[in-house]
Amino acid sequence: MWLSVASRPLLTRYPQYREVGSAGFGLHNAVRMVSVAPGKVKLNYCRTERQIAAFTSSLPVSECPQPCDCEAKNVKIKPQYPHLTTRWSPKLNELKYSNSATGQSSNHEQYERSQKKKRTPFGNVTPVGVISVAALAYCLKKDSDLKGEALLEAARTNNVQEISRLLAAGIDQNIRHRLGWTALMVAAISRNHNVVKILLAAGADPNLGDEFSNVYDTSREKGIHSLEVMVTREDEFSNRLNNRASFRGCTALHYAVLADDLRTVQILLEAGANPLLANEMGHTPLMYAKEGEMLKLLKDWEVKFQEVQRRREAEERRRFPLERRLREHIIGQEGAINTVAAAIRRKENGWYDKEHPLVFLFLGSSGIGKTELAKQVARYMHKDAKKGFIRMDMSEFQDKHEVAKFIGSPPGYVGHEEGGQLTKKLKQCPNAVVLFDEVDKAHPDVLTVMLQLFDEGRLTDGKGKTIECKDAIFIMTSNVASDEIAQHALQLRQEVQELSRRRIAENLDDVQIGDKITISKQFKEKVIRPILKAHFRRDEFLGRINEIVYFLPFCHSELIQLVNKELNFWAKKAKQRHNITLLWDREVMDVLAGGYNLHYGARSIKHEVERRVVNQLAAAHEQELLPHGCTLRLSVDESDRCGLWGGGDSEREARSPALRLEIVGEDSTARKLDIRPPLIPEELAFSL
Ligand SMILES: Nc1ncnc2c1ncn2[C@@H]1O[C@H](COP(=O)(O)OP(=O)(O)OP(=O)(O)O)[C@@H](O)[C@H]1O
Repeated sequence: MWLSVASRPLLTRYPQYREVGSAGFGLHNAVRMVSVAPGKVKLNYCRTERQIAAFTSSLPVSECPQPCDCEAKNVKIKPQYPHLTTRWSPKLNELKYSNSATGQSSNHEQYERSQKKKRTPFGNVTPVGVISVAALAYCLKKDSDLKGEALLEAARTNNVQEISRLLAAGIDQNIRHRLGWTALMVAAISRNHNVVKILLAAGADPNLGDEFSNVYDTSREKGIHSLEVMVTREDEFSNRLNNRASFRGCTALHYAVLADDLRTVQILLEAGANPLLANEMGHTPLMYAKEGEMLKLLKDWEVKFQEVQRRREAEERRRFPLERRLREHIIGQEGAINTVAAAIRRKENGWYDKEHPLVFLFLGSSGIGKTELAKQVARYMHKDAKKGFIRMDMSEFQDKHEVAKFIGSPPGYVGHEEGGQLTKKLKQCPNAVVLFDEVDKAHPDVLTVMLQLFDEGRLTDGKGKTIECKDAIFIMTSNVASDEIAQHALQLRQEVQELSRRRIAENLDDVQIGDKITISKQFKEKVIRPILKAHFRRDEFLGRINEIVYFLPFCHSELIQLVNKELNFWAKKAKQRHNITLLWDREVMDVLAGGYNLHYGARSIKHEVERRVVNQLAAAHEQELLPHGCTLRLSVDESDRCGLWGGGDSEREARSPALRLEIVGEDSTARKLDIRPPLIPEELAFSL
């Protein structure tokens, strides 16, 4: 006699199995013990839905090879996990006997009774059509889930026929187990190279990474008891792996190497598996290979892949130059973008001094794109890897003793074990893009450490360990001389506009002078350098900077682009969150661009949009004036200059026309929304 242990929902799905007892198992569901009807079917120990489904589909009830008597008292437990049995087996038996002793009805009988009750003519008032559609959708989804589980199980058990059958039935070859792995990964760890071949031929992606990290993290993420996660991983993936190690990001190739299966490794590599892909721990498959043929094979393929990757990247750079990528995120700042992109191109193509890292100093006022450009460079160099961008706020290193915080304290000092903020991060990614924000605030001793870093391309931490970082890119930002730069840029712009006006007046052809201006060499040498020298007090520090990059205040057309970007951001939010379409007139952008403040840069535009547009939207929403799915138009109300929705806190505000929010009907007629302004404190007191 055999029995199955299944969770409660399964009993309702497979009513042919009769429950003979139940027990708390420590897993998230109460566990049911069910037996089959006498002489009908032989069941193995089943824990999951898939196991029952797979079993019942592979072994029809009528073909039971071992007819058996199904008395509860004859039930024997056949667990796969003896260490778990001690916890639940006594309880299970206890319940089994108490059930039979008291003559309690089984769950199956209760289920049957409840079903009969539901089938009474007047009991069910839900429309039949709705139920049928929902039931059909549920069944289709369940069916595909079950097939997915069956594919994973067939990959594990080397059931080639079943794999072919399921793939022919249209099941997704890249389907994932609910805990994160794919059939190809299961086949690879199980050394089933025939299954690997079939899956690859069917289009399985060899470069997908496992989403399973380790038992405890996965348990937390998925909200499943860690014991169940552990048992499932061992049962349905492999029981030869360390439970504590992290496997997130491991590809089928990682698993084939872990299983020490040379043949599968070869098949995967030939099918396009990338040996350079690292898992979450930063390990490539090569790092798990044993000495010998496998190691040699992987090394050869790594070299091949590096060459292909290098060629592909060079081609990509040609087709889509860095300047263009940066312009997608940065508005204006043409000079800065061109200078940075040119330096990076020199580096990428080997036209640079390999002994020194690349060092930039970004100068300009606040909110003008210095940090944003540094971020975009990091994104370009390191894709989206977080550790590829290190940001150090240098205002935290203003005192002499804070050098220790920067690179770590020497032995015997407090915090020696912790290490330094910079050294710790650089160790993780020695070729990172490092941003030293507000470098002018750093203590001179910190600057001395930075000089060593820029000069030698290496840094020694408090523990005496040296980190080589010649491939890193260092970007310092500073607001020093920002007023001078802004004034100079404004003056240049005025001159350009004046020239442009004159040419229009004189009717000359080339009136398209545009807004582009260039800071002169003379200004850099005569004005900026002396200010920097006075500030940093060291020629050698300035001498180690490859490029000083100037960020200029925005011109009108750039401000319009910034406003447009901001309004688009909110329009997207309005659509996503409330299904509201937000439109605006061109004049609205001019009015909002008027909120630009030289000292706050693009941040002042963000604030202006929030104060004058988003505040109105929020108030209208609160007052329930915005029907779901409506269309709103923002326009300028020249007749109203009171600036209710702008805060009215400045002269400019009082002069600036108000922005009106209208609701657009289906016939395209617009109706102004009557939004009540928030109560000011005096009104509040009066109303109370
Ligand atoms: N040129 C620009 N193009 C697009 N967005 C910009 C630009 N400049 C600034 N921003 C936006 O304004 C915000 C602040 O910009 P950023 O952090 O780059 O300023 P910053 O120049 O580094 O100023 P600070 O010296 O105050 O740090 C960011 O959200 C950024 O996206």
